[in-house]
Amino acid sequence: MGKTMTMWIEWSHVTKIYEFETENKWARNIGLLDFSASVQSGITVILGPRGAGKSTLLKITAMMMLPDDGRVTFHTHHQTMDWSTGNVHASRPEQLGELRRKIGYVPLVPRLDQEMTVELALFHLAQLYGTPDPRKRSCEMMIRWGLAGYRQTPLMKLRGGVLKRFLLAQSLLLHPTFWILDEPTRGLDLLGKQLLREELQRQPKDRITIIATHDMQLAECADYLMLLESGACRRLGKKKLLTAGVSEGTVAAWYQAMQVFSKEKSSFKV
Ligand SMILES: Nc1ncnc2c1ncn2[C@@H]1O[C@H](COP(=O)(O)OP(=O)(O)OP(=O)(O)O)[C@@H](O)[C@H]1O
Repeated sequence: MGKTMTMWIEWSHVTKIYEFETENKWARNIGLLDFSASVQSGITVILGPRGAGKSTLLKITAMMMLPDDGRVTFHTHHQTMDWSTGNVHASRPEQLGELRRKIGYVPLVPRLDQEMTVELALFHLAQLYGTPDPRKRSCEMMIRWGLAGYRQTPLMKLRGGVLKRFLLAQSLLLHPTFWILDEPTRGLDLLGKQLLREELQRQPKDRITIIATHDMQLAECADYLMLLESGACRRLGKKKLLTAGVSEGTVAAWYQAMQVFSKEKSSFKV
């Protein structure tokens, strides 16, 4: 992508290999393999088959996981900050804390295990990250995401659409510069889908939003599309340009065309 942009995230040679024991042997799965790409302000939707590495990429970008190799660089108007194994050792902890506060993350989790209530959890998070007037902000988010009726519910009791709305609310508490969403519509109810759509439509001009999804309706909100396969970036570009090349002009049609192309490529023998 061009260098005229003022805010962007750049992944350089990011690699993550999962090693695990199975039947008394060590096995390895590729999470990401030498992944390099960059995205700028706007909404980037990441598509790819199951196991392509979407969640791994999002976890690393949300600073929930360190890459084995490579780095993620966050460029804002004023600063450039790196997330890499080397940087964890080299940085002052407050620098990484400052970067963490700029990131809102919606993980793909079936449930939470905390006993804290919805109201207290949102207030605590707002306070912990130094939000001005944490009481007001946490109440605003509770009302905005239709959680007022669940204010006294412990997080561990939240399920389905309500859990997802809580995760969305907490991810937006700090007005994130980088908003990272893993399958946000999976399990989300109608109210949540409507609120998510509204949030995406009025997102601040500078915000970098990255969404991994299999939901082709949601994918239509993209400014940019990324296709991830086997831990690497296969395609990245403006949605308008990529979908203009397929007859229906939709993301679903483009994705299908890319999959057919992939299958043909892998069956082609030299
Ligand atoms: N904790 C783990 N231990 C071992 N392997 C893992 C672990 N987490 C992910 N993997 C493997 O890493 C690869 C990438 O997984 P990842 O969850 O990032 O893919 P994904 O594109 O998000 O898949 P999906 O669309 O199914 O959510 C897969 O082969 C997966 O099985």
